[in-house]
Amino acid sequence: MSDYVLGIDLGTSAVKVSALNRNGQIIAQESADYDLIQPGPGYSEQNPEDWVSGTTAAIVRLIQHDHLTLKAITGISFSGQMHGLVLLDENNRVLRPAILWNDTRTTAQCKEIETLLGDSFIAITKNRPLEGFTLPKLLWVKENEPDIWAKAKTFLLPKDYVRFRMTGRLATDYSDATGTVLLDVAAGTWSKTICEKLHIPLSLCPPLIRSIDLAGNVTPSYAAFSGLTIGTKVFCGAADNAAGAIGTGILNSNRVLSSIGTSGVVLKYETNAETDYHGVLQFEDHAIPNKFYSMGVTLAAGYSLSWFQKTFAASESFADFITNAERSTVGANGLLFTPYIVGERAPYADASVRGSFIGIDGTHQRHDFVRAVLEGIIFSFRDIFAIYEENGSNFDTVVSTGGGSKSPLWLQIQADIFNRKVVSLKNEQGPGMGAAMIAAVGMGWFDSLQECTEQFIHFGKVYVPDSDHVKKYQQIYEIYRKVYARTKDISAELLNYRQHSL
Ligand SMILES: Nc1ncnc2c1ncn2[C@@H]1O[C@H](COP(=O)(O)OP(=O)(O)O)[C@@H](O)[C@H]1O
Ligand SMILES: O=C(CO)[C@@H](O)[C@H](O)COP(=O)(O)O
Repeated sequence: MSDYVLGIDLGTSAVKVSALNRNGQIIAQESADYDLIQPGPGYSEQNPEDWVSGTTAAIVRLIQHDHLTLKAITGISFSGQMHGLVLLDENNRVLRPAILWNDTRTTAQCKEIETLLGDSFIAITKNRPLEGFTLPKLLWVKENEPDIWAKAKTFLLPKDYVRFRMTGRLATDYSDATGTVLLDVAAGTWSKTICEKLHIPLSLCPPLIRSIDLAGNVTPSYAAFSGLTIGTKVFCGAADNAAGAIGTGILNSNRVLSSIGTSGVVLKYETNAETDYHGVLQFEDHAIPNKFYSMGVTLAAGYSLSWFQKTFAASESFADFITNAERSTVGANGLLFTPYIVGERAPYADASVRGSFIGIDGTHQRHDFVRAVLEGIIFSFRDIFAIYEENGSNFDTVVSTGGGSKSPLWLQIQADIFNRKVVSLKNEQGPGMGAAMIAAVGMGWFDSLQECTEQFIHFGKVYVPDSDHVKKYQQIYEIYRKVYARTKDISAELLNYRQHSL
């Protein structure tokens, strides 16, 4: 009997569970969707119970539909959407819906942190306090929901809650811990200085373990709930972007990762802990001990496209809807889109900016709008490339992952806008693959994640830049770059109107 590991990718739109054998072949995959709760502009929450039931439903389907043998599922690990705040009481019960990475309600708390800690904050955490991160969310609950705050005993990140429900053990790993901006990165411990200055009990922070460490076995109660056996080992796992970097083989500096999930990410492997992007890019602990990565995040990448499809083409399949864009031209017949529809994180840390279509003409058709959305998202990634270039980095290959990499048209647009070759994976599930690789190394199938890469990662088609398209996109990108500065005040005024006058 061959044995399998499960890689659980707890995304924002869905949880995807992949079963892999020792050769790195994907034997079966199942997923379950869940909703975002958006009670107002800037708010984004999810119910942690939905993550647990979605994950369990996908596992049950692997057992019942895909006929995986129970005893053959030997190890499990996770890739989890980052930064989300899950607050637990003294009985480890969830106190309120999780506040997610794309929730931007915490501008006042970020200012407070900057005022109290100044430059020392970046020195400790390697990041600026931005709305999406966990620490400002803790402060928001403390200031706005004192009754809930009084009951809070522990916080967890999203994947940690699902793992807690499987194993009964509270913990997080270093890659998710840096994303809280409460970790003293150099010391590898929760920062006493930050906790003391902000009056956050250090005891709220969960125990830290490494991504490949064993968190525990499946408990008898979760075994009864899911059908798994108590022999299955559960390993800690990593932040989705760390897991995505592992699952796409970003283990040196001449490749970058381009991920189009709900968010968009351009990510680079960093070997030097002293690298400093002054908080414009995020700097995070990797799932590989003592290694790091930097990244720039577009808050609404795949989300911009999904929003457009749901709003204007709900009856069409996603694949048909995207194929429509082929009827437009490079540059969408002169129509530009900026994807700031929930605010932005990089390169513009601005919770009040909103998206725009610029240059709408009476001749434009729906396919031009779809193409403009696809292109605008990639222009926002191009902004991150510009920061890396300004810092002296160069790369010849971009590895593309996430739901957006299912579209050949979008992969070609990436190659043409980045002016670099773009490589797809045989399976678009980079973070899920990374999670499975963590479980495989945890199980001792390989000595290191690097060694596992050789066996598990299989690249697919390579998309090469078309020189004519590259020239056109360079021209349009120069126009795109001007849109933020010229629209930010107008969109902030409109947001203010929505928040206070409607
Ligand atoms: N067939 C497709 N072609 C291109 N993009 C797609 C397709 N299906 C879904 N997407 C995009 O993928 C995004 C979801 O990607 P995924 O990596 O699953 O996200 P998450 O990890 O945040 O749940 C959607 O927002 C959508 O824009
Ligand atoms: O906020 C970030 C990274 O800092 C996001 O990348 C989240 O980690 C969510 O990822 P997806 O659901 O889009 O994969």
